Amino acid sequence: MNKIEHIGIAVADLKSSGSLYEKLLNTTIYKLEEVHSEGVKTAFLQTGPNKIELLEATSADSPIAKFIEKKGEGIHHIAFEVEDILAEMARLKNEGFILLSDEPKPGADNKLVCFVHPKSAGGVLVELVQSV
Ligand SMILES: CC[C@H](C(=O)O)C(=O)SCCNC(=O)CCNC(=O)[C@H](O)C(C)(C)COP(=O)(O)OP(=O)(O)OC[C@H]1O[C@@H](n2cnc3c(N)ncnc32)[C@H](O)[C@@H]1OP(=O)(O)O
Ligand SMILES: [Co+2]
Repeated sequence: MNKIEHIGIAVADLKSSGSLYEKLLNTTIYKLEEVHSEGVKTAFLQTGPNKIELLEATSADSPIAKFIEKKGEGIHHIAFEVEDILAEMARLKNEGFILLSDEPKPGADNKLVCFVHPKSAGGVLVELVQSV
């Protein structure tokens, strides 16, 4: 795990939350992207070396919709940058962590991603991110 690649924040409305975070961080959204496979549309903001990913659900069965229904808006996951996602997945599996997919899957912002179940990561949804 090299560094925190982004913090994922679940929001009910990308447009209004996007404006809020632009004001808060004194920066502008640099990318809007829908990830159909995840049932999300995302907005990315960069502040210094840090990346914020705002996520709005695009369907009722989206993980984001379920999260907001249960916990309201807020921090959803922490994404860590990895050099070799397959090696990192094998290492974590070997260490007893629960991975939410057997293979990496396409993420937003030109990444390959995989998630670790929060139940095995101290209550935090962790995302592994490798640049494509
Ligand atoms: C890939 C595009 C983009 C990118 O960066 O490139 C993204 O980041 S997409 C982000 C959205 N996609 C995902 O989150 C995929 C991984 N998530 C999942 O597979 C599910 O959300 C899962 C398995 C974490 C939970 O789904 P489930 O159907 O089991 O929902 P429950 O509400 O029943 O949750 C079970 C249990 O886990 C707790 N939980 C759920 N979400 C989170 C979370 N984000 N952080 C911490 N804990 C979470 C939930 O509270 C339940 O615990 P319990 O004690 O039973 O209440
Ligand atoms: Co993410």
